[in-house]
Amino acid sequence: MVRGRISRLSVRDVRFPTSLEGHGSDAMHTDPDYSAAYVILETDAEDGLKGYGLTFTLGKGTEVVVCAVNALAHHVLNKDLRDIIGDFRGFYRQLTSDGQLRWIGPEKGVVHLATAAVLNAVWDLWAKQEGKPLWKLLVDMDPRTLLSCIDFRYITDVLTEEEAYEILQKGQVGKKEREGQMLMQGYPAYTTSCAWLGYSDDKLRQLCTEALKDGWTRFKVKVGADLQDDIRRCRLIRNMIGPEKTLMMDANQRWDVPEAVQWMAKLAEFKPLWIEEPTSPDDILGHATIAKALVPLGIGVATGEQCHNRVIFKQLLQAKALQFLQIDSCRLGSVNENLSVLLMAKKFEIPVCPHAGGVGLCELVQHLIIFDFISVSASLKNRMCEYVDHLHEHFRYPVVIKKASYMPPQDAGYSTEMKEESVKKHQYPDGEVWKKLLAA
Ligand SMILES: C[C@H](O)[C@@H](O)[C@@H](O)[C@H](O)C(=O)O
Ligand SMILES: [Mg+2]
Repeated sequence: MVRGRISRLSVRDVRFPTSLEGHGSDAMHTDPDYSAAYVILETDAEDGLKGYGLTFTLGKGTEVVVCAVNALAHHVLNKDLRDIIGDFRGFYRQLTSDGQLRWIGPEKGVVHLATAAVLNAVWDLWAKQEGKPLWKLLVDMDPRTLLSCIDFRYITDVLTEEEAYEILQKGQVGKKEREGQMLMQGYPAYTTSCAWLGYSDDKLRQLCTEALKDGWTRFKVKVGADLQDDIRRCRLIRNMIGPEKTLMMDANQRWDVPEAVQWMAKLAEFKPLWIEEPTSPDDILGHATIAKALVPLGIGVATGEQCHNRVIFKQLLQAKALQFLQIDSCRLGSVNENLSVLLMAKKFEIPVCPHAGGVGLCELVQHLIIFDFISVSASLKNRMCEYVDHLHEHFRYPVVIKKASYMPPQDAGYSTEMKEESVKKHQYPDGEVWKKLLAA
């Protein structure tokens, strides 16, 4: 049983200087410092358990999100955890419907990132109090309770609560076996870490060699800034991995719609499974046009890391604008909104391949996709979860990868907790790391 009144919310601006070595760089984010607005919830319960939550940001963006978290704090403070969870749908609505803050959203941008950080901390706390890793909390939850966490407003035209219930009921069949399968084999992953846009060819070669040795079979390469560079890099990586292994490409919103189609026609010879974020994340019909044009080339469209909310995902699905749906644990309104997207994807039979390129995103999203396999999709066909090999050492419960698969976390919670030492060192601007960098 959950317990305690939320007695304190603190939020910190934590940044890692990843841009110094080009980690995480792409055609639009050339100098990303992987960062997080990091929330800690404390309660008055005697167990002393805390809830940790974060949302992923880049550098300076963090200070804006930190402000938004503080602006939302009064919704959480002094609330009884039982009341939050007892009406989680209502609480989600309360946060996303704040009469003054929703004007700068609604359910998008900075306020929504802040909502995610706060709610991720609530879910972490809930799972910790139940003594279960989050994926297991979700897997064991009865379908009605699960659905009571979801705000169905704006999506009932494609998914009603009753339909969602049926999906979850069907998902009960074979659940035990699938859980066993996850515990034995883990959830298949792909790596993005070899081919960030700012990496030299030598570095790409070296990282690719290592990844192949470690058993990786699926690779993503950044494209979109310069066609000749893309051709050279894609050739290099395709030659290294051979014709059988899987290659994905990611343009991070660099192109106009016709440009995306023309550019991909030039890269088609390297046989990518998908092109990710070919154009603006808001351009649903543009994605549909690109998706249609790329069918003859055998290339799918993937998107989602910058999809504001369930409404955009709904329309992408309705418009047949994507073949691979990329949920994000920190962009959408936490587990609550991600659940609704997993269920819609199931209805439309579109595989979910989560986004995880950022600090902490692997730690969080593994829970959602493992739950998805056990209780919703029941399939691994065309499915894999992104993995990036950065900054896991700063987490108290870092991901465990075996044979290029995510092994289900065993510790209670949402794997969101960072090491206090790391937070202290990387806090902006007073942490040791930043003091040194700023002085230089
Ligand atoms: C700035 C970030 O590293 C992005 O490039 C990253 O999230 C990327 O789009 C991805 O798909 O992993
Ligand atoms: Mg991407």
